[in-house]
Amino acid sequence: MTPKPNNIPVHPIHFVPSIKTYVTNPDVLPIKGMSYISDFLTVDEQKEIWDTVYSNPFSTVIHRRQQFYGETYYHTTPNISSLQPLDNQTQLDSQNDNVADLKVENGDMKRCWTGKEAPKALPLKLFDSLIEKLINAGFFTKEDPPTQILVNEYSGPMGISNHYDDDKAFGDTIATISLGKPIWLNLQLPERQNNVCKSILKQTKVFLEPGSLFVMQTDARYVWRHGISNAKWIRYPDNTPVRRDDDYVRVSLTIRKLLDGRKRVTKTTTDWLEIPDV
Ligand SMILES: O=C(O)CCC(=O)C(=O)O
Ligand SMILES: [Fe+2]
Repeated sequence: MTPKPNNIPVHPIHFVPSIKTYVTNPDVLPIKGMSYISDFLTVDEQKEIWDTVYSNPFSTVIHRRQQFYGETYYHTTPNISSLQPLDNQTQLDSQNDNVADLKVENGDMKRCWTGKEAPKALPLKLFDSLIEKLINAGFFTKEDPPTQILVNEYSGPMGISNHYDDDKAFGDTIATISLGKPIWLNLQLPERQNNVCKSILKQTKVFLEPGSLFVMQTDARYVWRHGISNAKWIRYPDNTPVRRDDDYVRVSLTIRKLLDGRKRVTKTTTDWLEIPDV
């Protein structure tokens, strides 16, 4: 066991009663278009979604394991054709090809597709009741429902760099369900609205608890960047230091509508390039 470092950041942590969560900098609130519902899912609903996720294979194309339900969109920053979606029907037809790595870890069945190949789409209908709940809560409409759920599995100190969800690829509403262990989500207002600007005008962290729903629309979607740190140690709101060991697993479901403007690559290449974890 690595000794606890004495430099784990101590943020003054504030409970914000109006959104029922903890943030490190309440002065930046409210952020237009940001919604947080701490108890969106019951414990039974969380368990049901968790079991659905772990009964399906994960893609291992990037460090963080992922699943794509419904329409697909991959990490298209590097133009690698092997990472681009096949048409959805082809994927659904072949979704059980090449499934391997059947492992049991911490009691969970973990199935992965082998190799660095395009992740296959899984059926979105597995999450019909979750989508209905989001529509009933007013975040999407029946006429304009989400078309994709991306599952990200963060185990140990994995994170995701601060970023904007691509505005050509995804609709106006980005909804995130959190399961498993809680995590701090970074929210940053950079001087320039791109993924690399280092000049940060305002920032806060928001504590995402299991069963919670976090939604980004308007400013929270297009003006503020979001991400998760890869720190090995974090502090819970009561200041307890917590080590993100391999069994510290958070699973998130990012629920969005894919737009026709999303990037696609048509040229065929068998080259494999290392993909940064974004
Ligand atoms: O895991 C999360 O809560 C955030 C995931 C995310 O930002 C994304 O997939 O674009
Ligand atoms: Fe995102």
